[in-house]
Amino acid sequence: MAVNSRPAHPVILGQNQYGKAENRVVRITRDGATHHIKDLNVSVALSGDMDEVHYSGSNANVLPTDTTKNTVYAFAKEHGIESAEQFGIHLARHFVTSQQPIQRARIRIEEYAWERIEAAGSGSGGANEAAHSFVRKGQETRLTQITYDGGTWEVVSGLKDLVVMNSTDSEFWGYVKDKYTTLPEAHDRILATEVSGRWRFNWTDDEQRMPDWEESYEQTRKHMLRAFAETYSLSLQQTLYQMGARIIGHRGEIDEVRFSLPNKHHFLVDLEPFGLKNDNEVYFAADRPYGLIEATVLRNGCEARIPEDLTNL
Ligand SMILES: O=c1[nH]c(=O)c2[nH]c(=O)[nH]c2[nH]1
Repeated sequence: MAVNSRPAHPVILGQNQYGKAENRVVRITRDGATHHIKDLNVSVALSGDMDEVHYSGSNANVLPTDTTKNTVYAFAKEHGIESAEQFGIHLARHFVTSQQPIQRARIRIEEYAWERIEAAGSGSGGANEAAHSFVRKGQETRLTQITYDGGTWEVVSGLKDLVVMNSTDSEFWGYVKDKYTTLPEAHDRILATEVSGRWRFNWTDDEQRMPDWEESYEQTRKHMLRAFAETYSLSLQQTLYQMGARIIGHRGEIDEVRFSLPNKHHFLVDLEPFGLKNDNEVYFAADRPYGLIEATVLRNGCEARIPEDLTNL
């Protein structure tokens, strides 16, 4: 028999930790019309005097993982997110100093960086940047498919994995409501998507002057991003059409554009239970399920040839 009161266990518990992993928190700071974003994936792992919950199931020392999640969101509101390090230090200190049984906190944070979308008319100085439109850092993948049957060429190019966000100028309301509809109407929401797009060139034979492919890609990407940034959006469908229409309108070498746009939902976190007001500042970035908005935008009179499912291209 062990000296302490607990009966000896034939099987001994080793290192253990628990907490809520991958809390996706987006914090918007509004400096007038200019918004700043911090986008983190925060994982909390706590350890300490946790033998009993494993051996007997007593939760007396257990701060729920749900509470650790709430703490992440409440701290984002109350203290802001100056840096991932500062935020992590703050959280770790809180868990260890406020809960007697917790002796160690490990906070892991991934940070997703965002750059402002360049606005129209900006020169090399970059002074002209969108106040609330962002593109996630880390390059997209550029794609192309060339088909040649000995007579006719078909070139379809595009991109995938280009993540963009507008932190305002997006609404969604006036939709059909049936007995299963619970979605509240939104008059100021975040609009974010991961663009997958393909565009078909009208260059089809060797007699025609070939487009400058590099220039075409840069300009198409630019027009697409500007349309995303500048459209006051009433739906992602409307934004999609504007992105395609702007490409068709500015790039004579392209006749058809198809987009597949997942609606990357950002839900306002309810901070009322902690006595905090969430003034469109702290969001939960959900990864699934997501709305998926897909459409082709065509030059009038042209044929639609890009397949419905872009993964087949
Ligand atoms: O832009 C949107 N389009 C929709 O069709 C839709 N449906 C939904 O629930 N949210 C949204 N947002």
